[in-house]
Amino acid sequence: MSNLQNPAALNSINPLGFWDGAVSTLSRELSPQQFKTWIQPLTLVSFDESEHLLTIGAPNRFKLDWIKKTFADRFQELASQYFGLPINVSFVLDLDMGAPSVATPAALEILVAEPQQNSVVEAATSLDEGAFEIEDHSKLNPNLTFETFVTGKANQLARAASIQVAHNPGSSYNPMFLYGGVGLGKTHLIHAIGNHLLKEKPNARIRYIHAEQYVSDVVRAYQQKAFDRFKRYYHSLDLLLIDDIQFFSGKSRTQEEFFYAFEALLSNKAQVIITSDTYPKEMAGIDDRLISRFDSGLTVAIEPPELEMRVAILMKKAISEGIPMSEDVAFFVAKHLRSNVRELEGALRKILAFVRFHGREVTIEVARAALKDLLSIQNRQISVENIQKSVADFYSIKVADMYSKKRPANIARPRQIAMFMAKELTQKSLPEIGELFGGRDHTTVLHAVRKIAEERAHDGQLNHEIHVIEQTLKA
Ligand SMILES: Nc1ncnc2c1ncn2[C@@H]1O[C@H](COP(=O)(O)OP(=O)(O)OP(=O)(O)O)[C@@H](O)[C@H]1O
Repeated sequence: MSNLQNPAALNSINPLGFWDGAVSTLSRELSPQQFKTWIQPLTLVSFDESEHLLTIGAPNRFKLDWIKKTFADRFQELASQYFGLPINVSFVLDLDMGAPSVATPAALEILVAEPQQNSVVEAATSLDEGAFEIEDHSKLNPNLTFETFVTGKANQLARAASIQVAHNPGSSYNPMFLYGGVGLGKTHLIHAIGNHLLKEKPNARIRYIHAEQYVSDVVRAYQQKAFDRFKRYYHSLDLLLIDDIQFFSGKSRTQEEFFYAFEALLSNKAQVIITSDTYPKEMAGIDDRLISRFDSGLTVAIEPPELEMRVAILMKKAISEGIPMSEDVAFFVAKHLRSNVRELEGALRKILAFVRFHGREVTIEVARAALKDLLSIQNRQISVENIQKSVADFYSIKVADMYSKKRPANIARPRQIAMFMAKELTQKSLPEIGELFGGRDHTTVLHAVRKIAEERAHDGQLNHEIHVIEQTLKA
């Protein structure tokens, strides 16, 4: 439809249309985990029609490097296809979101000035050991601090533990294992710890690394027979922050290397902080001895944000973008988007892009229009039947048990959870839900909804399970 043959026609194209199309194409091409990790956090920063240049923003340096390396060609292809002309795609660090006043230009300068060092081993082979000095290569994003982290019930424990570790690295909780669903602030918190320590001790040797990057470093070290350097570097850190360790699943050589690094660091009283999408014992494809190490310090969950916190996050981030959002608009968005902070940020970006492109004020109508696709996807996907199926899968029971009269606890409880989720996530009334659960009375549904809501408020494990099920519903 937009196969344009001349540059003038480019003007008639809305780059947001390209962006939505590209994102949805990639969501089909990649696994849900890859999509969430790499593509969802990206933003369309600008489109320069005269230069045929599309600029895409990544939220941190690691993601920026990885996207450039892995997805640049694909974006170029999609853009050229969409616009019908060769389009150049460039990638920048998008430091605007979430942390306005902190050194955006400086950070961009560092980015431009810094040679491309996609991995430690690459750096080790091309530069002398001095190149691993902490300030340049900690890979910390200076914007992710405790100050820019909005606190609420869902993350207060995780935040308190992180502050404690930031003040006493290596001595209080070691390792610290932070787990929770995607986009809930794990990466943010561990950067905050690193940034705090860096401020207190500018010479501390700190390194943030995404697990996927660590895996490719191991591969490279293996290929280049550079394990000595690799070990010397990792074993001598003061603080190692390793993100999304579930990516180690099934990678036994990486796990072995990490095991040695872990042991060396702990015996040096260096702090290790790990994040994952699930708690240690639930991790698949990870060696038992690593799992028991992960669980030997402090394991703390980060929960999905509650409504008020989602509102606070939206309002804070909107102000930092220079386009304040009223409380009623923030409530409207927060009520519809419940799963995680990254999703909220994505929604906010869409609203702000819409407002800028169309020169409108931020109103509920504008938010509804800007989020049209997002909202319809949510509404389409979440039906009581989907909930029953996802809950049954999660607890390994039969879908038929959702409507059966059986009452053993291993069936009754998932059924109550499914009823609770049906009330939370759909527009159905209590009698309608009762009907869909094998003709149960509405008071039975009400009882289940109240019971699970109450338990969820103080049972972190249950809250986590519900969140995981919600994620599968939206995947
Ligand atoms: N409480 C919060 N206050 C402010 N910003 C937040 C908060 N929680 C998350 N964010 C922001 O939401 C985005 C997603 O958070 P983050 O990358 O830390 O998620 P994550 O839990 O590491 O997810 P993943 O498992 O996908 O890596 C980031 O831009 C982060 O700054």
